Amino acid sequence: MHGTRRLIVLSGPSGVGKSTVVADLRRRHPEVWLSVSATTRRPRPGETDGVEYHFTDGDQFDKLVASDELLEWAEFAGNRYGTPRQPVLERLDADVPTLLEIDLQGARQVRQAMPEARLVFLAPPSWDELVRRLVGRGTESPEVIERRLAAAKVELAAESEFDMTLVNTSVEDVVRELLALMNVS
Ligand SMILES: Nc1ncnc2c1ncn2[C@@H]1O[C@H](COP(=O)(O)OP(=O)(O)OP(=O)(O)O)[C@@H](O)[C@H]1O
Ligand SMILES: Nc1nc2c(ncn2[C@@H]2O[C@H](COP(=O)(O)O)[C@@H](O)[C@H]2O)c(=O)[nH]1
Repeated sequence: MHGTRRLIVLSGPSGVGKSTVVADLRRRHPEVWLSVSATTRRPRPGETDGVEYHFTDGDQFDKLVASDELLEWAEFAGNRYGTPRQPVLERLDADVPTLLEIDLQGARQVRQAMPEARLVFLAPPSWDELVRRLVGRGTESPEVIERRLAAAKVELAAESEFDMTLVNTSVEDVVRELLALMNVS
Protein backbone atom coordinates (compact mmCIF):
# COMPACT_ATOMS: atom_id res chain seq x y z
CA MET A 1 0.00 0.00 0.00
CA HIS A 2 1.47 3.32 -1.08
CA GLY A 3 0.97 6.47 1.02
CA THR A 4 -1.59 7.86 -1.40
CA ARG A 5 -2.90 10.35 1.19
CA ARG A 6 0.26 12.33 0.39
CA LEU A 7 -0.83 12.65 -3.21
CA ILE A 8 -2.43 15.93 -4.29
CA VAL A 9 -3.84 16.26 -7.79
CA LEU A 10 -4.11 19.85 -8.97
CA SER A 11 -6.40 20.45 -11.94
CA GLY A 12 -8.20 23.38 -13.45
CA PRO A 13 -8.68 25.10 -16.77
CA SER A 14 -5.76 26.03 -18.96
CA GLY A 15 -4.44 29.45 -17.95
CA VAL A 16 -5.89 29.46 -14.44
CA GLY A 17 -2.39 29.49 -12.94
CA LYS A 18 -1.58 25.88 -11.95
CA SER A 19 2.08 26.04 -13.01
CA THR A 20 2.51 29.46 -11.42
CA VAL A 21 1.11 28.23 -8.10
CA VAL A 22 3.17 25.03 -8.15
CA ALA A 23 6.38 26.90 -9.02
CA ASP A 24 5.83 29.29 -6.12
CA LEU A 25 5.02 26.44 -3.74
CA ARG A 26 8.16 24.54 -4.72
CA ARG A 27 10.34 27.65 -4.44
CA ARG A 28 9.25 27.86 -0.81
CA HIS A 29 9.14 24.10 -0.18
CA PRO A 30 11.47 22.19 -2.52
CA GLU A 31 10.78 19.03 -0.49
CA VAL A 32 7.39 18.82 -2.21
CA TRP A 33 7.87 16.67 -5.29
CA LEU A 34 6.21 17.49 -8.61
CA SER A 35 5.73 14.72 -11.13
CA VAL A 36 7.25 15.44 -14.57
CA SER A 37 4.77 14.36 -17.22
CA ALA A 38 5.47 12.98 -20.67
CA THR A 39 3.89 14.92 -23.52
CA THR A 40 3.72 15.02 -27.28
CA ARG A 41 3.39 18.82 -27.14
CA ARG A 42 6.32 20.77 -28.56
CA PRO A 43 8.44 22.65 -26.01
CA ARG A 44 7.62 26.32 -25.53
CA PRO A 45 10.55 28.76 -25.61
CA GLY A 46 12.42 28.33 -22.34
CA GLU A 47 11.14 24.82 -21.60
CA THR A 48 13.75 22.08 -21.15
CA ASP A 49 13.33 18.37 -21.72
CA GLY A 50 13.17 16.56 -18.38
CA VAL A 51 12.35 19.74 -16.43
CA GLU A 52 8.86 20.97 -17.37
CA TYR A 53 8.09 17.79 -19.32
CA HIS A 54 9.62 14.74 -20.90
CA PHE A 55 9.04 15.75 -24.51
CA THR A 56 8.27 12.72 -26.66
CA ASP A 57 7.04 11.99 -30.15
CA GLY A 58 3.86 10.03 -30.84
CA ASP A 59 5.68 6.68 -31.20
CA GLN A 60 7.48 7.08 -27.89
CA PHE A 61 4.21 8.02 -26.21
CA ASP A 62 2.50 4.96 -27.75
CA LYS A 63 5.23 2.79 -26.23
CA LEU A 64 4.76 4.30 -22.77
CA VAL A 65 1.04 3.52 -23.00
CA ALA A 66 1.57 0.01 -24.40
CA SER A 67 4.07 -0.91 -21.68
CA ASP A 68 1.69 0.41 -18.99
CA GLU A 69 4.28 2.90 -17.74
CA LEU A 70 1.76 5.69 -17.24
CA LEU A 71 -0.39 6.06 -14.14
CA GLU A 72 -2.84 8.04 -16.26
CA TRP A 73 -2.85 9.77 -19.61
CA ALA A 74 -5.14 11.93 -21.71
CA GLU A 75 -5.41 13.85 -24.92
CA PHE A 76 -5.78 17.56 -24.27
CA ALA A 77 -6.28 20.22 -26.96
CA GLY A 78 -4.53 18.17 -29.62
CA ASN A 79 -1.61 16.73 -27.63
CA ARG A 80 -1.16 13.76 -25.32
CA TYR A 81 0.04 14.02 -21.74
CA GLY A 82 0.74 11.31 -19.16
CA THR A 83 2.14 10.73 -15.68
CA PRO A 84 5.02 8.22 -15.44
CA ARG A 85 3.86 5.71 -12.83
CA GLN A 86 7.07 4.48 -11.20
CA PRO A 87 8.47 7.82 -9.94
CA VAL A 88 5.12 8.60 -8.30
CA LEU A 89 4.97 5.23 -6.54
CA GLU A 90 8.55 5.63 -5.32
CA ARG A 91 7.80 9.05 -3.76
CA LEU A 92 4.59 7.83 -2.14
CA ASP A 93 6.39 4.78 -0.76
CA ALA A 94 8.92 7.16 0.79
CA ASP A 95 6.07 9.30 2.21
CA VAL A 96 7.12 12.33 0.17
CA PRO A 97 4.43 15.00 -0.40
CA THR A 98 3.64 14.61 -4.07
CA LEU A 99 1.88 16.84 -6.60
CA LEU A 100 0.39 15.99 -9.98
CA GLU A 101 -0.57 18.93 -12.19
CA ILE A 102 -2.91 17.29 -14.70
CA ASP A 103 -6.15 17.78 -16.58
CA LEU A 104 -9.66 16.66 -15.61
CA GLN A 105 -9.52 13.37 -17.53
CA GLY A 106 -6.28 12.48 -15.76
CA ALA A 107 -7.69 13.47 -12.37
CA ARG A 108 -10.60 11.11 -12.92
CA GLN A 109 -8.21 8.25 -13.72
CA VAL A 110 -6.13 8.92 -10.60
CA ARG A 111 -9.31 8.91 -8.51
CA GLN A 112 -10.06 5.42 -9.84
CA ALA A 113 -6.53 4.12 -9.32
CA MET A 114 -5.85 5.83 -5.99
CA PRO A 115 -9.08 6.76 -4.22
CA GLU A 116 -7.21 8.28 -1.27
CA ALA A 117 -5.56 10.96 -3.41
CA ARG A 118 -6.89 14.45 -2.77
CA LEU A 119 -8.23 16.20 -5.84
CA VAL A 120 -8.00 20.00 -5.84
CA PHE A 121 -9.71 22.17 -8.43
CA LEU A 122 -8.07 25.51 -9.14
CA ALA A 123 -10.72 27.95 -10.33
CA PRO A 124 -10.32 31.40 -11.90
CA PRO A 125 -11.86 34.46 -10.22
CA SER A 126 -14.01 34.87 -13.37
CA TRP A 127 -14.27 33.63 -16.95
CA ASP A 128 -12.98 36.96 -18.29
CA GLU A 129 -9.93 36.77 -16.04
CA LEU A 130 -9.22 33.21 -17.25
CA VAL A 131 -9.29 34.40 -20.88
CA ARG A 132 -7.07 37.36 -19.98
CA ARG A 133 -4.50 35.06 -18.36
CA LEU A 134 -4.46 32.50 -21.15
CA VAL A 135 -4.22 35.11 -23.90
CA GLY A 136 -1.82 37.25 -21.86
CA ARG A 137 0.60 34.33 -21.40
CA GLY A 138 1.26 34.62 -25.11
CA THR A 139 2.33 31.01 -25.63
CA GLU A 140 -0.52 29.66 -27.78
CA SER A 141 -1.92 30.52 -31.20
CA PRO A 142 -5.51 31.89 -31.40
CA GLU A 143 -6.65 28.47 -32.65
CA VAL A 144 -5.09 26.61 -29.72
CA ILE A 145 -6.49 29.20 -27.31
CA GLU A 146 -9.97 28.43 -28.68
CA ARG A 147 -9.45 24.69 -28.12
CA ARG A 148 -8.21 25.29 -24.59
CA LEU A 149 -11.16 27.55 -23.79
CA ALA A 150 -13.57 24.91 -25.10
CA ALA A 151 -11.89 22.38 -22.77
CA ALA A 152 -12.06 24.96 -19.95
CA LYS A 153 -15.87 25.03 -20.18
CA VAL A 154 -15.95 21.24 -19.69
CA GLU A 155 -13.46 21.43 -16.80
CA LEU A 156 -15.35 24.21 -15.02
CA ALA A 157 -18.57 22.18 -15.25
CA ALA A 158 -16.83 19.29 -13.44
CA GLU A 159 -15.69 21.27 -10.40
CA SER A 160 -18.04 19.38 -8.07
CA GLU A 161 -16.14 16.12 -8.73
CA PHE A 162 -13.18 17.50 -6.79
CA ASP A 163 -12.60 17.31 -3.04
CA MET A 164 -12.06 21.04 -2.81
CA THR A 165 -11.88 24.21 -4.87
CA LEU A 166 -9.33 26.97 -4.47
CA VAL A 167 -9.92 30.22 -6.33
CA ASN A 168 -6.69 31.60 -7.74
CA THR A 169 -7.07 35.27 -6.96
CA SER A 170 -3.82 35.41 -5.03
CA VAL A 171 -1.02 32.92 -5.73
CA GLU A 172 0.25 33.38 -2.18
CA ASP A 173 -3.13 32.47 -0.65
CA VAL A 174 -3.51 29.38 -2.83
CA VAL A 175 0.00 28.22 -1.96
CA ARG A 176 -0.72 28.66 1.74
CA GLU A 177 -3.91 26.60 1.44
CA LEU A 178 -2.18 23.85 -0.51
CA LEU A 179 0.65 23.64 2.01
CA ALA A 180 -1.87 23.34 4.83
CA LEU A 181 -3.66 20.57 2.95
CA MET A 182 -0.36 18.74 2.49
CA ASN A 183 0.57 19.29 6.11
CA VAL A 184 3.82 20.93 5.03
CA SER A 185 5.17 23.83 7.09
N1 LIG B 1 -3.17 34.81 -9.22
C1 LIG B 1 -2.83 35.26 -10.44
N2 LIG B 1 -3.10 36.55 -10.76
C2 LIG B 1 -2.77 37.05 -11.98
N3 LIG B 1 -2.15 36.33 -12.96
C3 LIG B 1 -1.86 35.04 -12.68
C4 LIG B 1 -2.18 34.45 -11.43
N4 LIG B 1 -1.76 33.15 -11.44
C5 LIG B 1 -1.21 32.96 -12.66
N5 LIG B 1 -1.26 34.09 -13.39
C6 LIG B 1 -0.79 34.26 -14.80
O1 LIG B 1 -1.69 33.54 -15.64
C7 LIG B 1 -0.99 32.99 -16.75
C8 LIG B 1 -1.28 31.49 -16.83
O2 LIG B 1 -0.66 30.85 -15.72
P1 LIG B 1 -0.10 29.36 -15.81
O3 LIG B 1 0.74 29.19 -17.04
O4 LIG B 1 0.52 29.07 -14.49
O5 LIG B 1 -1.47 28.56 -16.00
P2 LIG B 1 -1.74 26.99 -16.07
O6 LIG B 1 -2.98 26.74 -15.34
O7 LIG B 1 -0.52 26.24 -15.63
O8 LIG B 1 -1.99 26.81 -17.63
P3 LIG B 1 -1.88 25.47 -18.56
O9 LIG B 1 -2.85 24.49 -18.03
O10 LIG B 1 -2.23 26.02 -19.91
O11 LIG B 1 -0.46 25.00 -18.51
C9 LIG B 1 0.48 33.30 -16.56
O12 LIG B 1 0.81 34.41 -17.38
C10 LIG B 1 0.58 33.66 -15.08
O13 LIG B 1 1.61 34.59 -14.83
N1 LIG C 1 -3.90 14.06 -17.90
C1 LIG C 1 -2.76 14.76 -17.87
N2 LIG C 1 -2.78 16.09 -18.08
C2 LIG C 1 -1.61 16.74 -17.98
C3 LIG C 1 -0.40 16.10 -17.70
N3 LIG C 1 0.59 17.01 -17.70
C4 LIG C 1 0.01 18.20 -17.95
N4 LIG C 1 -1.32 18.04 -18.12
C5 LIG C 1 -2.33 19.06 -18.39
O1 LIG C 1 -2.34 19.38 -19.77
C6 LIG C 1 -2.86 20.69 -19.92
C7 LIG C 1 -2.01 21.49 -20.87
O2 LIG C 1 -0.72 21.67 -20.37
P1 LIG C 1 0.33 22.64 -21.11
O3 LIG C 1 1.63 22.48 -20.39
O4 LIG C 1 0.38 22.22 -22.54
O5 LIG C 1 -0.23 24.03 -20.98
C8 LIG C 1 -2.91 21.31 -18.51
O6 LIG C 1 -4.25 21.24 -18.05
C9 LIG C 1 -2.04 20.39 -17.72
O7 LIG C 1 -2.41 20.35 -16.36
C10 LIG C 1 -0.43 14.69 -17.48
O8 LIG C 1 0.59 14.03 -17.21
N5 LIG C 1 -1.62 14.08 -17.57
